[in-house]
This record gives sequence, C-alpha cells and structure tokens, in this order.
Amino acid sequence: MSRKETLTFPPTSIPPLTPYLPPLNKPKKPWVTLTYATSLDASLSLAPGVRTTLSGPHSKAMTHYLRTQHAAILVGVGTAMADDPALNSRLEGIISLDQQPRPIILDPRGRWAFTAENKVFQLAARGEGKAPFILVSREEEEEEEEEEASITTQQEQEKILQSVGGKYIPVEICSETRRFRWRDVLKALAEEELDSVMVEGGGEVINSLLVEPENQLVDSVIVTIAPTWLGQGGVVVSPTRKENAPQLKLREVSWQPHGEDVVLCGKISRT
Ligand SMILES: NC(=O)C1=CN([C@@H]2O[C@H](COP(=O)(O)OP(=O)(O)OC[C@H]3O[C@@H](n4cnc5c(N)ncnc54)[C@H](OP(=O)(O)O)[C@@H]3O)[C@@H](O)[C@H]2O)C=CC1
Ligand SMILES: Nc1nc(O)c(N)c(N[C@@H]2O[C@H](COP(=O)(O)O)[C@@H](O)[C@H]2O)n1
Repeated sequence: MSRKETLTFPPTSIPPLTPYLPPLNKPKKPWVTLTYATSLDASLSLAPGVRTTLSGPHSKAMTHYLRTQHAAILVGVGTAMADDPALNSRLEGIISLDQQPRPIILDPRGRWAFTAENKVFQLAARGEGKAPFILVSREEEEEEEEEEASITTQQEQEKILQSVGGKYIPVEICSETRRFRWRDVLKALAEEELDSVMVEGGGEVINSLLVEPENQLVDSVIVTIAPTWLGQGGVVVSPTRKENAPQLKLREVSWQPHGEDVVLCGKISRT
C-alpha cells in the first residue's frame, strides 16, 4: 500500500448519526447497520468486479467514522475479490487497534484466492487493522478434504490467516440457496463476541439482507447517495420483490448533506 491515508470527520457531524448507531446497551443479537454508497441509478459499481469510487471525501470520512463505531465490518467474497478492500478505519486520531472493526468475509465456497499481499493482511501485520474472519461453508470444508491440490492452498491460506490472528469460521449453508442464512451469520458473530456489524456490500449481500424476513434483522440503514449516474450494467441494489408483499420502507428517516453527497439514515419498518 502507498502513503498512509488519514481522514478527518468534524465532530459536529456526529450527533445526527448517533440514533442510527449501535447503542451502549446492545441487544442479544448483534446490531446490524446496512451501509453502502450508491449512484442515482442504484448502482454500487460500474460492473461486477470493478472497484468504483462514489463517496466524496466528506462522506468517505463518515464511513470511516462508522467503521470505528462497529465491532465488525462485513463484505461478500465478490467484494473481497473485486476491491481488495482494506476494511479498516483511516480516521484521524485512531490510537488503538481496539477502535478498528473486525473484517468479516462471507466466502462459503472458499473462492477468495488471497495472499499475504492483500491489503487486509498487510494492515493486520502492521497493526493498522484487525485480521479477517472468513465465514466458510461447513459442508465445503468436508468436501475439500478429498482434493489434494486445494488442501495445499487451503493450508497456505490458513497459515497466512493465522499469522496475523485471523481464522476460518465454518457456518452451515442453506441447501436450497447455497448461501448462508443471515441468522446463522449473526450467531457466528455473537459467538465471537462481536456485538455489532456494519454490512458494506456488495450487491448480492445487500439484496439478500433486504428481502423478507431477513430485513427484520437490520437495525439501521445508512446510505451515501452520490450525485452520479453510473449507467446500465452496474451492480445494483434492488431486492427481489415478493408478490403482493408490502413494500419495504424506511422509518425515522433523516437526510444529511455530506459535501456533495447526501447520507440517508433510517430504520426498516417492522412487520
Ligand atoms: N459502493 C459501495 O458501497 C460498495 C460497492 N461494492 C461493489 O459491489 C461489487 C461486488 O458485489 P457482488 O458481486 O454482488 O458480490 P458480494 O460482495 O455481494 O458477494 C457475493 C457473494 O458472497 C457470498 N455469500 C455468502 N452468503 C451470502 C448471502 N447470504 N447472501 C449473499 N451472498 C452471500 C456468495 O459467494 P458464492 O457465490 O461463492 O457462494 C456470493 O456470490 C463490487 O464491484 C464492489 O466494488 C461492494 C461493497 C460496497
Ligand atoms: N462508502 C463507500 N463509498 C464508495 O465510493 C465505495 N466504493 C465504497 N466501497 C466499500 O468500501 C470498501 C473499500 O474500503 P477500503 O477503502 O479499501 O477500506 C469496498 O470494498 C466496499 O465495501 N464505500
């Protein structure tokens, strides 16, 4: 990684965000904040696998403030592969690793071919971020024992993970969707004593969390809207619609300008 980035977030911007952040006395289930940056045409990126900057400097600093307010930060393997994300907070004034969120990667099939060069490992080695926990399918772990080549790769990757304090966490997948069930993901986080998580993306992860009944697990939503159209072909946030189901709507909504972007905060209506 190049020069160390430092972001400044004005303290006056903090109070309007506070109602949407994990409270001091957290409930048993980890607090879930769904947060991402979108274009005016609901795109997260120009195309799958393409890292796309949407946030301006102010809203980017806000995201890095949010990262300090959560125990964990979660992305899908699609994002890990596309972006090689750092998943730490580069906010000015961070003095301790305790202020950094734990990166969580959903990678049921072990598709992320990471090396020690990936940012998250570089930062963990330098003490500028926590080491990732990678959620893998319990079933896949057993199947891979059959293949010698993948065992070697898996062992090498496990060494890289362990060398910085990370680990694989086996989680059951749903046999129909071949995806993790969100309640199982949150249970795995709770078992690691991670009592809050910001889910950053990408498209598949967000859309899967916005459908019924999974959306009832979301405590707050914080979306950065950039004044940009990305055009067709992007990774779009648009959850599957259930016939005759009521529309998903936010309540307790607040709109906050952050530079040229606007940040929309809200809570999902309980059904
Ligand atoms: N603007 C923004 O704020 C953000 C933008 N992005 C962008 O989004 C794009 C990546 O999005 P996308 O390609 O949709 O990939 P995702 O990051 O959403 O990863 C999806 C993968 O995660 C795994 N997964 C496991 N459990 C679940 C589950 N319950 N629900 C959904 N997925 C699950 C699956 O892996 P498998 O198929 O192996 O089973 C799935 O294919 C990139 O271009 C990135 O730049 C990402 C984050 C934020
Ligand atoms: N808030 C926000 N604004 C954007 O414009 C973005 N592209 C993203 N992307 C998310 O942030 C991750 C990158 O984080 P690092 O800067 O590498 O720490 C990326 O993987 C997406 O999750 N977010």
